[in-house]
Amino acid sequence: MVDYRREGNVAILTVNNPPVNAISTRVKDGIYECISRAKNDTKVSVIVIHGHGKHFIAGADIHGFSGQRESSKVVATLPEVIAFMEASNKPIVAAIHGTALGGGLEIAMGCHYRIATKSARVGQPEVLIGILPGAGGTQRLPRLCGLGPALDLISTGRHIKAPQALKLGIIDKIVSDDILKEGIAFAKAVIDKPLNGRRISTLPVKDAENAEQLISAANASVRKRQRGMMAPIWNIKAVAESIKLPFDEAMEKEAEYFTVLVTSSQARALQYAFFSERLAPKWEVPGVASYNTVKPMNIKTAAVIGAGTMGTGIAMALLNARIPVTLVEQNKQFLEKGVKMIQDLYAGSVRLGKLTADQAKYLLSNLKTSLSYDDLSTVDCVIEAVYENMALKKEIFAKLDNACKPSAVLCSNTSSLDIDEIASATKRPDKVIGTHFFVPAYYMRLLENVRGKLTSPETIATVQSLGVRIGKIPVVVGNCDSFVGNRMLGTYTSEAQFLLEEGALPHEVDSVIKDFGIPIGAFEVSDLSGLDIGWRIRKERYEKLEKSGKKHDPNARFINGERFSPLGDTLCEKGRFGRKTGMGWYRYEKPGAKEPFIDAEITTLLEDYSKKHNITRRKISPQEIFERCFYPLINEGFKVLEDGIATRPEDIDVIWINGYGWPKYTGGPMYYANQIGLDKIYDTMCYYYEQHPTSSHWRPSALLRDLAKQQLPISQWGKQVASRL
Ligand SMILES: CC/C=C\C=C\CC(=O)SCCNC(=O)CCNC(=O)[C@H](O)C(C)(C)COP(=O)(O)OP(=O)(O)OC[C@H]1O[C@@H](n2cnc3c(N)ncnc32)[C@H](O)[C@@H]1OP(=O)(O)O
Repeated sequence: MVDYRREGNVAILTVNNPPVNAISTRVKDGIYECISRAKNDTKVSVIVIHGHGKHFIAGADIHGFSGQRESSKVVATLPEVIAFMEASNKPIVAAIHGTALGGGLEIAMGCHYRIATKSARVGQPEVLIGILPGAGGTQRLPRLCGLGPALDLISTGRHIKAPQALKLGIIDKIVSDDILKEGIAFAKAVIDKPLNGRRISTLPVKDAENAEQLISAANASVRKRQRGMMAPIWNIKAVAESIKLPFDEAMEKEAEYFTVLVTSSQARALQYAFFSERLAPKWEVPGVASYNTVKPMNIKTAAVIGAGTMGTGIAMALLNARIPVTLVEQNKQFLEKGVKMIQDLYAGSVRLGKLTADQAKYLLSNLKTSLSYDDLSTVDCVIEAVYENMALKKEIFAKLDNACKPSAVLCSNTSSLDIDEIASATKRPDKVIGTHFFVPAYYMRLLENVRGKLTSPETIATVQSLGVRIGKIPVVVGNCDSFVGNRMLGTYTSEAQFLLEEGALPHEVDSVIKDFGIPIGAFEVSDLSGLDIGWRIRKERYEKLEKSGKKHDPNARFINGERFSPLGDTLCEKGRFGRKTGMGWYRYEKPGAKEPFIDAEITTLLEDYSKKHNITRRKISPQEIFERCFYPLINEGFKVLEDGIATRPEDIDVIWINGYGWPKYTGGPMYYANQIGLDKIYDTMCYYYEQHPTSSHWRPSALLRDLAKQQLPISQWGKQVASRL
């Protein structure tokens, strides 16, 4: 795990624990033993520590925090090992490449010098997995780079690149990519230099005079940006101890706060989410194929059909990954508008310093435009992103099938439509797949890849690997109405409206949702995306019903025996489309304004509506609002597993965290359900099903019922799921 060798008077310690040199107990022990050996070896004058493979050290082994720790051969803890390194009278140089994160940066700060390659990144990302730097990071970093930058890095968990780390004083020098050679050369040059001033624990904290202001600004930022998360608050509290207490006493506080966090349910949930996000690309269709049995096609060029918000966002996601894109529209004006949108967004990134002008120019140079499918004969992959209309999508896929080479993969960015029906318009249904992006597509990390009945494993592998390449978290799901995310969302939006019929007001429902940690309420989001979108889809459905001889009554509260709320339609008929018209479920100062206000007109409308339908309005408790919004959503997740639409609960959680703003610190709806207790969820579902028998989303899932009896950890649900498929 840690190799020791000597070159002249330089001892070289190589940490070798693939894939990221995480600090397992054996790595920690290995470092301690090798440092002891070097200290005792009279031929050694200086020590270099570096990492084998792609990283220096990416932090403690996260598996170890949930109790799967190996026993230790040496008594010293990681903070003690680092103190032992710092106390060494022989200089130690950390030679950093790849990343030095978490415990990795803490080890580097226990060294007397740090050098790094230009592309190396450093950071204290512990907060993102619900803990804090527990090996002196909260105390050494403010001494090294100042209180302000330390508070920022530790409370946000962000990584910074070597040039910025150099400016902040976290590293001493940027060197060439031959990191070991550079490390040895640097070490030889510092052999005789005194170590006074190089032991970070002995230094004063920089910017201590501004402590009060810096700490309250950090707390304010956390309250705004990381609402509901306990780790950022405790991280700031730990850093603040560096101002109040001597190093050793502050280290005791760090250890105390570390214990609070590492044993918290938020930390466990965040660590579950960390591994679930890394599991998602490793797709598996049970009994068919999986990521390690099929090779993806190499996508060298792509095309996007449709230059609206979605199409341009997808084009940018591809361009950002250096994939040349042809953007196709049927109308020159629309095409020009789309290109302008892309140019403006890149210009914005240049203004914000996220891209240089040259980088933006290069990315744009890979964008071609066309008004004809004839220009698509050589592309490897096409992503169609026109509006949701089956007839239109089928027409486009038939044309693409004729225009594209036989090996090209044809993707539809649909959020709900039947992939098999779209594929039926082509002679290559094996190469057709849904790629459901989320708005804005260049930013949102989720990609729901929807496999049809005939989609080939190679096509699945190809879009999964493309997803990773363009920086997304790709999740494979099956084909059904609205797939996984939107199917579960449907139960939540329906129930939110039923609550309005029975006595709640939009802001009361939204505040329960936001208090749980979802950043935006159900009615706020509906106003943001526009009520008219759902209305258009519903009107198509009413027309279809009418064609089949069933007259649609605009006041009907049931469709085919299923409870339905016509409230959304009523608002649209009044021109209340949401933010864009200055009124929806809320009122806005003017069309396009962002801040919602409670609208007395809506309160009256709801009261009149309830009276008209003989519903006695009542005060609905936050607890009932919570259960009615979230329990059917969770139950639908179990039905999704039962139907084989998702193959793993982790995938559902990844979808909700990354596509719908579900608070990551609760692990996602499936993990959260397990925390509440599946038996409790099941009993509550049964209770409400009795009260609301005309809402089938209250019918408890059979999988939920069976798992509720067994109380298994989520990692062991797989067998139950598989036995139903
Ligand atoms: C008393 C207590 C003392 C000290 C406490 C210290 C606290 C810590 O140090 S906590 C850990 C802090 N570090 C991190 O949070 C880093 C997490 N990792 C990453 O950010 C990334 O993995 C990366 C290092 C930037 C590399 O990214 P990428 O190249 O995209 O690869 P991934 O797919 O993310 O990861 C590859 C592979 O490695 C596994 N892995 C990564 N980091 C860890 C880790 N710290 N512990 C265990 N495993 C880790 C990851 O799960 C992947 O595994 P697969 O099996 O291949 O999916």
